[in-house]
Amino acid sequence: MTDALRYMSGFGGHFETEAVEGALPKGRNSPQRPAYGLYAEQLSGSPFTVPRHENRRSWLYRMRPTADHRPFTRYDGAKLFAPGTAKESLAPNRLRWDPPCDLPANADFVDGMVTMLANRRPEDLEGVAVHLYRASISMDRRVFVDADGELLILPQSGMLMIATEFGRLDVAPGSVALIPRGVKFRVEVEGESRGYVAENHGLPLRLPDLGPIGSNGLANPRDFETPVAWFEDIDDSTEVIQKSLGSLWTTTLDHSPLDVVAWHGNFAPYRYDLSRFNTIGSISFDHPDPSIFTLLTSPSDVPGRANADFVIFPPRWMVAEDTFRPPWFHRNVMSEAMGLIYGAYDAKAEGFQPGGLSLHNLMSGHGPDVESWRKASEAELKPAKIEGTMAFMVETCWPYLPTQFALDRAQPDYDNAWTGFPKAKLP
Ligand SMILES: O=C(O)Cc1cc(O)ccc1O
Ligand SMILES: [Fe+2]
Repeated sequence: MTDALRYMSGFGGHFETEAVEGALPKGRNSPQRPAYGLYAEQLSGSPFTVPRHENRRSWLYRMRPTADHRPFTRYDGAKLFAPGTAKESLAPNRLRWDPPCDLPANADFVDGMVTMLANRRPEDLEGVAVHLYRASISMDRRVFVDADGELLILPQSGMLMIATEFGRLDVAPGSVALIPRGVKFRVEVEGESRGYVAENHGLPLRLPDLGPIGSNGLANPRDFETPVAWFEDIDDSTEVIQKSLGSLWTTTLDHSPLDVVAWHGNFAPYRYDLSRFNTIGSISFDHPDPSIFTLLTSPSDVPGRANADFVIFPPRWMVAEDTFRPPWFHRNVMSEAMGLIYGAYDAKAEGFQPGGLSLHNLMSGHGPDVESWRKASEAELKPAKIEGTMAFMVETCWPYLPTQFALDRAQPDYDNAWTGFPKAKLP
């Protein structure tokens, strides 16, 4: 697809990179005349005045300023992308989906996006949406930009090459990519590709605090990879599709906006290989809260209550003694959307497939299905390795609402996962 792409290592670092020698100004951001007639442009990912550790911005040196564009008009395609959630009141049922067999065919990444779950409104600057995509063709002479939030892209099948204003990332199933709010990008595929996208309207995802875990563990900063500067010099019409305030808009430029020759700053795309996650769990007894598996978190205004936690369930050893080892039965004030990239999830013996989705909204009783419960209750508790699996959860304090597309396709019999438990026998 492309030559080996180059990356810089670290999470939230202050990077600098130039694709043409001398393009990046030294010692200042906005010289009177940037080199080669480039335009200096600041992209702010946080308000100017937030504390330093929350401050995110990058300076881009580009061939034309972003400001040079004609008015946007409504985009007619991608009818299933951000259509609004279902109108009817949502019953407090657990919901689960097989991978939908009717995701858009012959579509690119934008037209192949299908929103399943959402909460809040993008203009609240809080909340998260969960989309599925099916991309069969590469985006051709068009780019996408999301003003409503950052996009965490999780390929489930098919490799993606994502060309962004900051550089190019290749992302295979088992890795994830993060495109910050407001960054333009194009997705290229090599045949049919499917996956998930979590769109975060709130504070940018960051690494969780580690508390008593200490200074290493879970996702380590050095394993995040940000692309080096790359640009294309194309004087040909390029469509820009922008998601803004929950709707899709289009305008056409007479050039490619992926024309950033150099940049510096700490607001940039990155990718992360999920196999690098240093999974930590119980080495004594009991199954810890799943927060131990948090890879990235977007805080809300309430300390400890996430706007969105991105949590993964990777291969791991289970050694806890006198313990029911799979996820326990529970009811949660947070709302849990789960997907599966490959393998099987230890709480669900069947019905939760790679590419599928489940929703356990606030206070809904869930946990192991009957078969998983029986197996785990009867298992001999020798050390056992859960292998060949990668499930994930987007857990949020804002209850999710499904779209009509999602409601119409929910498994009709999901409740059966929990029927047939034998009643406890009292002495
Ligand atoms: O519901 C789920 O499967 C997710 C989950 C996993 C776990 O290990 C503990 C709690 C929890 O909600
Ligand atoms: Fe749960």
